[in-house]
Amino acid sequence: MHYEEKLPLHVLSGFLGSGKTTLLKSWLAQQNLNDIALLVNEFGEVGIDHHLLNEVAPDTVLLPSGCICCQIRGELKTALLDLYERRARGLLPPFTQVILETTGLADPSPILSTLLHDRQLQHHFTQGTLVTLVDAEHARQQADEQPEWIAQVSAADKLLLSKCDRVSELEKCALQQWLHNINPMAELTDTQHILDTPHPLFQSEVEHGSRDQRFRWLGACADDHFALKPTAHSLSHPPTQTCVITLEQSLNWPAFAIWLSMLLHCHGSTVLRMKGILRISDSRSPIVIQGVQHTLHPPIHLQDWPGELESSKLVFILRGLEADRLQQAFSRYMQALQEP
Ligand SMILES: Nc1nc2c(ncn2[C@@H]2O[C@H](COP(=O)(O)OP(=O)(O)OP(=O)(O)O)[C@@H](O)[C@H]2O)c(=O)[nH]1
Repeated sequence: MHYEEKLPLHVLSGFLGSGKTTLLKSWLAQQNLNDIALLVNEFGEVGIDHHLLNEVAPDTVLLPSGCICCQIRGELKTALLDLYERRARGLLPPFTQVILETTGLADPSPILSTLLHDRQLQHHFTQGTLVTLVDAEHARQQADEQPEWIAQVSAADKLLLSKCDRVSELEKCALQQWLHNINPMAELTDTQHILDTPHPLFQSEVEHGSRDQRFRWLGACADDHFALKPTAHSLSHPPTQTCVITLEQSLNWPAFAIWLSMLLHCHGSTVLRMKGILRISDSRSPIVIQGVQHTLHPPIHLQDWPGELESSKLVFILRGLEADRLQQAFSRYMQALQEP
């Protein structure tokens, strides 16, 4: 590729915990990494995903914390121009495409409009594929409760169902039909299929006119399906809080797992997402834990502490539960553990 050619910017979207980082990690492991630059935007103040992705893509750029669709669009522009310049100066491999993993609360439409309407960006980048992951286990609930979900699904060029192993074949088929009704223009497949076949995840050329057609179609009939009408402008996010807990001491994993399971069992509808990297008793290496609403996923053992992190960190993204209340509940639990 000549340096004057525009680079496609692909966007990987999907609600909190839908499996974006998991898919990227497996998919990147199969790719020629010199070809790809990766930008990651996380919602909480502590980025954990980029540590996980660094194993497969060491040049991953972590954007500043904040929602990319409404707070840090300027930072996205700076990061993209910086990537382009470092590539041109030979400081980065001559990648030919950029992938942006958005936060699970981002509305992708304003991100694309940033790209399409900015003169400097227009000069170097072009619109790639917008892929949205849909968590098969939580899709219906998220569609009912989270306005970002419909914005992400309706803007997609490609919809990927994740976590199909957690629903029946019948449910999967019904979900596919339902998603097709919501966004009939999007190609529909599942994450396993992407990993099992040489099928490209992102295409450089989005089918001509497809996005315009889709927005027209959505304008006409989205109201029939949902109370929220997706628009090409930023939606207002319902109040969302992040609770970050940092701990120097090791945790007793079985006891902590019980507390966490109880928390998600009782408050899973308000704890949209939980991620953590923990120092646990009897182990030198940390574990990564992940929760999505009521579901606590199996912990992953890392070989070593990634990057500059050394102490345990837990990040909760909350909607309808005060961060202070959660912090207090955690302190009470820690106190109870220390009492004889
Ligand atoms: N059973 C199952 N679990 C999955 C699948 N995909 C992802 N997960 C799990 O779901 C949890 C969340 O996955 P992530 O890849 O971190 O999700 P994400 O979309 O990057 O999350 P955010 O960055 O918070 O929005 C992790 O514990 C994954 O192991 C899947 O296909 N099946």
